[in-house]
Amino acid sequence: MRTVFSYLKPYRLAVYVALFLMLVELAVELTAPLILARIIDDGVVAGDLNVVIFWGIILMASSLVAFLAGIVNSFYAAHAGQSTGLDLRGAMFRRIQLSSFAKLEDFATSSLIMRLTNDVTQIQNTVFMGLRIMMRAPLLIIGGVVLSFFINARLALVFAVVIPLLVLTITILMKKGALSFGWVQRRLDQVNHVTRENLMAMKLVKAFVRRGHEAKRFVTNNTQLKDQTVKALRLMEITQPVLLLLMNGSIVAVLWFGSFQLNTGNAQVGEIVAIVNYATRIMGALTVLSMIIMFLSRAKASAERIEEVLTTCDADEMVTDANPETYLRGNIKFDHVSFSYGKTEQEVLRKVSFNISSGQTIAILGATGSGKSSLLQLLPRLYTPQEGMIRIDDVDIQELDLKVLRESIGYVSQQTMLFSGTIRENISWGKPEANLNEIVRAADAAQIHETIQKLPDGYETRIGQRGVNLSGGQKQRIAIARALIREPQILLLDDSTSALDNRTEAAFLRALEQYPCTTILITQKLSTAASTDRILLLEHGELLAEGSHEELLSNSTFYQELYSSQYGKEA
Ligand SMILES: Nc1ncnc2c1ncn2[C@@H]1O[C@H](COP(=O)(O)OP(=O)(O)OP(=O)(O)O)[C@@H](O)[C@H]1O
Repeated sequence: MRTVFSYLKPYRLAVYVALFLMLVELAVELTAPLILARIIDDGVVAGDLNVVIFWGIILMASSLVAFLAGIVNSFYAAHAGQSTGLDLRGAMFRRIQLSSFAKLEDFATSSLIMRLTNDVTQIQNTVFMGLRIMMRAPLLIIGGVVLSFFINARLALVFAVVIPLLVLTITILMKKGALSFGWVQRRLDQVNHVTRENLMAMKLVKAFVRRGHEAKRFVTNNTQLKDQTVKALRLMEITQPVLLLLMNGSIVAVLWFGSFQLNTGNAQVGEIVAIVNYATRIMGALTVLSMIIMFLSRAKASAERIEEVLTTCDADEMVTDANPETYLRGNIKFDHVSFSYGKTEQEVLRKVSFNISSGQTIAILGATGSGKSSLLQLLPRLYTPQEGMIRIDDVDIQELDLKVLRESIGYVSQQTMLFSGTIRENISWGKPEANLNEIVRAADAAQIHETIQKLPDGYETRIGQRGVNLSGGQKQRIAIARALIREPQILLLDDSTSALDNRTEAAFLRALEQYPCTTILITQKLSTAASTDRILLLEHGELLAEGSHEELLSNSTFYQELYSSQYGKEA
């Protein structure tokens, strides 16, 4: 909880003001029974109307002050709560953005979304409640007990028995509650996860007629969420009756002992009324406290989940102050590079070594799962190899400024990802300051300019969520244009031409010649690979062979088999 609540620090002033106003409210609440005792004993019983009027006015005035303090307290409490939430969400978002993939993969996307939204809301509410009523309840209980002793110590002894019992009950419930609500949040993650998957795979679910199966999966998770929430709430629901029972018992005890004390002259009517009044207020505070326990239990579970993100995600991608004009030339050298996704995972790349000179175009060929995408992702340092070294322009990429490294790279991932917005915005996402000419040039090279022009709104056509209103090939080409507009020194194409027909692909590869960059393209098509300077053959994470199309055709049986599988034996 400590890390999360340290985010309250910048709002210290609002916190102090809110706490001060809360204390004002508390003071009025605590002194009211004292005033009441005075009105009864010195005014009503003694028959002095002046005392009744004087203390009556004081009671009214202090109530008004408490009322105003309450309103202003709400403003400050809301400000502190909402601002802490804003900062927490911001901090988590930045952490997630800066974190390495290796760490980020510890969390499901849906869980991260829940932590950024739902969990932060729990903290926001807790801060608000804390400043508004949470602190008031225990202080009211303590103050009520102390003042009761001050009024009549013998009668107040009843509280000395009841209060420790209450504290014990509350502590036990709070511990169990935090555990239970932690599970509620996890179940909520699960429901979110299934919903997200279903929404994303809606077409697939319909086409495979798997609606029933998916509905069942959803219902199972949804029911688990309900059951867990009911279980957690049930724990909380028994709190209130237990607390009420204890407090009502203590009121009866005060009245019972009070009647004896009254007869022996050791207590006055006003004192008994005041202590019963305190008992009632303490009971009210306890009801609030039971609600607070629920909030705190939830907040504790949420704070732990938020802290997990803030501490697990390593902010390894620090923005440095290297000269933004520093660009790389694009000579790439892999030197005995081995890589696996985790300590326990199998090696995906094994002692891979090769050189690429600046300006060359290289194709990587290999069966699915042979490690092609993994190899590509090592270059922009999306992952770090465990062994060996990758050099660009003879510098270990681990020592290169990350911003410089990534700004020199144009990366087109295997799964095309477009953002909601217009086509123009999507292309210029690669270079925000690009003008329309640059956008058109990139789109033209990516063989998508003509298609865009035929659209009614041209470059201003809005792309639906994840590009739903575009074909697979169109999306791929926009993604390519987005990478080309950066005029990168290194262009990485991860099977990015798979949805293009041969003619368009050939035109694209020709257009690429205008860009003097080192290009590494992953492809399944031999025709594409054959048009590059050199081909790397990857199998089970090892570099099997490398050379030009002709060289491999005469030297590599693996390549010959690939060739005959694509062009027929007789070829
Ligand atoms: N994020 C990941 N975490 C753990 N293992 C992974 C991850 N991504 C890929 N792998 C594993 O690494 C191996 C190589 O995957 P990679 O995506 O690099 O292959 P690929 O040659 O690009 O395959 P494809 O042609 O099908 O895209 C596979 O066995 C895969 O299961």
